[in-house]
Amino acid sequence: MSSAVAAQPAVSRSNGPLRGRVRVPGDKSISHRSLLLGLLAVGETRIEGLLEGDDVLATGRACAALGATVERLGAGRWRVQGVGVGGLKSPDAPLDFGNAGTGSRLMMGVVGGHPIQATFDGDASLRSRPMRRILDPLALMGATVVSAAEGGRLPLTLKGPETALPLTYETPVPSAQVKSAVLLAGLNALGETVVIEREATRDHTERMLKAFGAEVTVEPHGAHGRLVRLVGQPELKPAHVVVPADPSSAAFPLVAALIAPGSEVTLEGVMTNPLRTGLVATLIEMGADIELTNLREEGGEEVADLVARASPLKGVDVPAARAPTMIDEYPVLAVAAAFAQGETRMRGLHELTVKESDRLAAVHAGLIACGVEARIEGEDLIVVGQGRAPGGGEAVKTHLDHRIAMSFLVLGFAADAPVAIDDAAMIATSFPAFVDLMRGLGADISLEAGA
Ligand SMILES: O=C(O)C1=C[C@@H](OP(=O)(O)O)[C@@H](O)[C@H](O)C1
Ligand SMILES: C=C(OP(=O)(O)O)C(=O)O
Repeated sequence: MSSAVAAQPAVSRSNGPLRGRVRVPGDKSISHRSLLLGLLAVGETRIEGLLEGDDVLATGRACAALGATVERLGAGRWRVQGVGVGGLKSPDAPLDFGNAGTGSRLMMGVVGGHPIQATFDGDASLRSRPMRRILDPLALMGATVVSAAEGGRLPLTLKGPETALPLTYETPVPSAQVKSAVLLAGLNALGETVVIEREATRDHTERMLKAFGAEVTVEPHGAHGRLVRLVGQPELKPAHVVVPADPSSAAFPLVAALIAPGSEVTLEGVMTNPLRTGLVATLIEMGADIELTNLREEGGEEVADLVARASPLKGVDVPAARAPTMIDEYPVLAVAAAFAQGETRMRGLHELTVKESDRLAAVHAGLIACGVEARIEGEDLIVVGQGRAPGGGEAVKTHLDHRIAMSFLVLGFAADAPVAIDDAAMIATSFPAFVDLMRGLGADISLEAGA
């Protein structure tokens, strides 16, 4: 298991308007997938704009342990010499995924489709997260769980079958990680693997598999769902991956600009894949002044420059069906909702309870600590916006969760009194440049001496 990183308390405070033009780092989902597909292609994959956060670096090390040569050529520029579908070896040591759900779960798909064995481990947060959602379909494809902690959790050892069976699988929860794990296992199955999802989730795996030469088709399914078919045992060809800026990271300076009076911030080249834009749609409904300019395509994804200006916001009702398109953005949406006038109800947040922390509980507790009225009703979070937030309470508990840490630092940029968080260290998992980038826009964040 990864050794615990020392906690890094931090404080943010209001410091006038935020202004400037920045590019947030590469998308985390696409970064993980570019390394994994690089491993599974035969030959040299080049990646530009890879997110060099701890989560993605752990995936890079795991790909190397399964036989790829993974090299850093410069800032965000990486080369992966892949061994091809069917060409993987069992790693010599446990794979340590740190805090990364995506890296560990997608790699379980890769291992579960190959005649190899690997042990997966991670930090206390990752050890607490459910893995049965991945292990169940992999078992149907022939994989065996050699050992696991209680409830099928990490640390666990997974053994893939001699020949993976193709599977038709309807995902029981809306999860791109489950869908992707089944498709990645299906790469080494004889025949066609089909994944059906009732609610469409981010489609980066499907798009990238096509770009690497796999035969993949996607059809609509039901009112909001999709059916994905993959033909097994392709020879994947290496690709040149250009990683667009991560909309889930852009969410933090975006909301900061909306709530800090007088701000105007431009975020360059942010991915606008419609399965990732639920937050922007919701903020616009709340009255946010967000302009999408310079719409273009980069690396097979739509991107735009987003211009966000401080705006009066109003409370809205966010339907549960929108959750898959903004699943990681609820913590920072809750912060925006605190500065709105009126109630914002975010519906159907059950999946938030199984992220790096129980985000439903952590966001609620953090808002209360900052003097914001909020309540949980069933699976809904209700924030009673007063157009301001007092701040100045006890340090917000972040529970090893990078998005809780960044969200409450953002709240502090516009609160009446400074906002303290107990630990900013996990921000390095997804957005290592966060503090510097926000300071560059004029934000006041201080890192305090550890406890
Ligand atoms: O596939 C991915 O890259 C991700 C899928 C989502 O998780 P779920 O599949 O659990 O919803 C999201 O929360 C995570 O940050 C990244
Ligand atoms: C849920 C997240 O990531 P993961 O599942 O990869 O840990 C996230 O980044 O918010």
